[in-house]
Amino acid sequence: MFTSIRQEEVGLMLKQLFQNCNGKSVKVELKSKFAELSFNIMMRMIAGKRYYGEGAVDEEARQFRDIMKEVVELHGNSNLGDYLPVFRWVDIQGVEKRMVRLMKKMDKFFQFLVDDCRRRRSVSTLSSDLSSESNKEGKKTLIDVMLSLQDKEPGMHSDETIKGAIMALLIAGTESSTATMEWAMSLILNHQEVMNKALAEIDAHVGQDHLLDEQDLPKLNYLHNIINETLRLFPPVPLLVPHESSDNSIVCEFEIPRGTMLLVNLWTIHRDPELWVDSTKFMPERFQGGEGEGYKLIPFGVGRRACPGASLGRRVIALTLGTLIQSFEWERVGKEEIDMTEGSGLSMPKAKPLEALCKPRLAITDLLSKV
Ligand code: HEM
Repeated sequence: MFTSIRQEEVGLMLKQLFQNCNGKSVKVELKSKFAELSFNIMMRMIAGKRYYGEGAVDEEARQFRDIMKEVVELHGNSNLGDYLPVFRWVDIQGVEKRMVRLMKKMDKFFQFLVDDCRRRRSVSTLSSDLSSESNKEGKKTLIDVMLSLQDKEPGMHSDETIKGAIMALLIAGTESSTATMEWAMSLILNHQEVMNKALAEIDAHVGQDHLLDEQDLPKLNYLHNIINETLRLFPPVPLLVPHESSDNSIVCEFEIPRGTMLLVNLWTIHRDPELWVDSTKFMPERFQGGEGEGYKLIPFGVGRRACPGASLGRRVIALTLGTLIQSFEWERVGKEEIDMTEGSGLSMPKAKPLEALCKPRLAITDLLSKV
């Protein structure tokens, strides 16, 4: 249902890059491009709104951007009290106070989005234009759908639930995809042979007469292998989220009492030399031979609480990377390799935001100029 939104947003990012280049090779900072893309896609699906880039200049957009900037900053902070309970009662870093303040701002903003959608729906019902129970995108958004459910079962789908869903999607679904795209581009810039192979696959299966779209994705196995290999080496949720044992159990001879907080160190599993050949080497080809089978590669978790956004995330990442590789020639800014140091933060971001040189591919210039 939202394919056109994703493609439009990727198209707008290409257009901006193409215009910046003006036919030449120019330096771009990619982390913020990926972050803006992820937020725009998510907010258009949630509320039919776009808060970054061209046209997003009003007070509402500014407020959203300020709130999200603070969310990302706070995510990057560890709270001492989570690890050393002695600090819990003093909130020595003031993290909890900032979180409470931020939560209030976020709640007010999300309530505005819900009320705005509610008002639009009542106007469209009054004008008995039932088909326009959608926003100006002409599509029902997540909030539209949840408000329809609220009409049927108000107790089950309160405003609180809707705001919770908005927050979960924004927090779980943007940073993770942004980080994966940044790591993937960094890895292929350090491995030009991988970039060339991916480009050859795209030229062979997509061609040069249209920009890659979501329907092309199932044909691009090597591109998916690059994404799997990136998620193996740089999983954006390296410890999953904390789980709790619902009963006493024994795992690998360890007795785990009921109610224990359990963290799965998938970063270590993904780099375990007993499980992977040349475990720290970036080698997308390993997935051609089925090396990733079983429960060795679990970047989205497994079981009932595994990531419900896995296929959406994979789709956005593949569409973005594939189109960038198809449309531009990419190079490192200097001779030295891209620094792959991991920064701190919940989604294991790159310590230094990625910069690269980008130049429109001659064969695709015509297509790009029409975006
Ligand atoms: C590369 C992209 C992504 C990665 C690597 C990722 C990874 C994860 C992981 C590891 C978990 C925790 C699973 C567990 O503890 O067992 C999770 C949970 C979750 N993810 Fe994702 N995710 C990604 C994208 C997304 C997207 C795009 C969305 C939303 C549209 C999303 C929504 C969620 C939600 C709502 C949860 C909580 C599920 C629950 O607790 O039941 N994720 N994700």
